Amino acid sequence: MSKTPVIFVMGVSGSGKSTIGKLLAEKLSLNFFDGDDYHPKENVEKMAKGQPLNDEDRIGWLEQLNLLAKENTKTGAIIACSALKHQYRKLLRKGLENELEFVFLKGSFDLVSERLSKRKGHFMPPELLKSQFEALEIPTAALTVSIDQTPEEIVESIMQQLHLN
Ligand SMILES: Nc1ncnc2c1ncn2[C@@H]1O[C@H](COP(=O)(O)OP(=O)(O)OP(=O)(O)O)[C@@H](O)[C@H]1O
Ligand SMILES: O=C(O)[C@H](O)[C@@H](O)[C@H](O)[C@H](O)CO
Repeated sequence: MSKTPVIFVMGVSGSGKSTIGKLLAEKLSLNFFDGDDYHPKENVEKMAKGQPLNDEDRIGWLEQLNLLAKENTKTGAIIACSALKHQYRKLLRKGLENELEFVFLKGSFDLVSERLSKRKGHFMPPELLKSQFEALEIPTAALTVSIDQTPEEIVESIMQQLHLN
């Protein structure tokens, strides 16, 4: 890879996008952006009420994250975003064909569920996890990393596989 790319860290709620994204950004001295901070208020309220987002709810949000990625191609950046479906990743990639990497945090329902049950102070209710797995279309073009490891091991594996260390 010729330069540091914009990396989308993707996966279901609770798969570790924020944890891994922040640590990866720290190691690479890049800015970290949490996609959750870009959801419109209506989306956050909907999820907090226990209702899953639909395609329509997510489109504007994904377009914003595509713009954010475009603004950061010169320096590189890490962006956490669920990016659950193929069509969402296509939208995130629009106009950025060779400048993006997707890293998929892969884990079982049981493992993510256990981690979410212990997480405090987050708007996303653990009951929505089933709908997250239902929406998830496993990416074929993403670097896939098992979350059944420590955050340090996961970040090390990502950096090695993307030749960033
Ligand atoms: N590799 C790991 N090992 C152990 N615990 C982890 C690991 N990764 C994340 N966690 C813990 O699991 C919980 C979920 O992680 P995190 O909040 O980073 O997920 P997320 O994908 O960003 O979730 P959301 O999309 O809902 O914001 C947190 O409590 C976090 O501390
Ligand atoms: O596409 C989605 O349904 C959302 O992005 C969710 O994944 C949440 O924002 C996030 O995971 C919050 O916990």
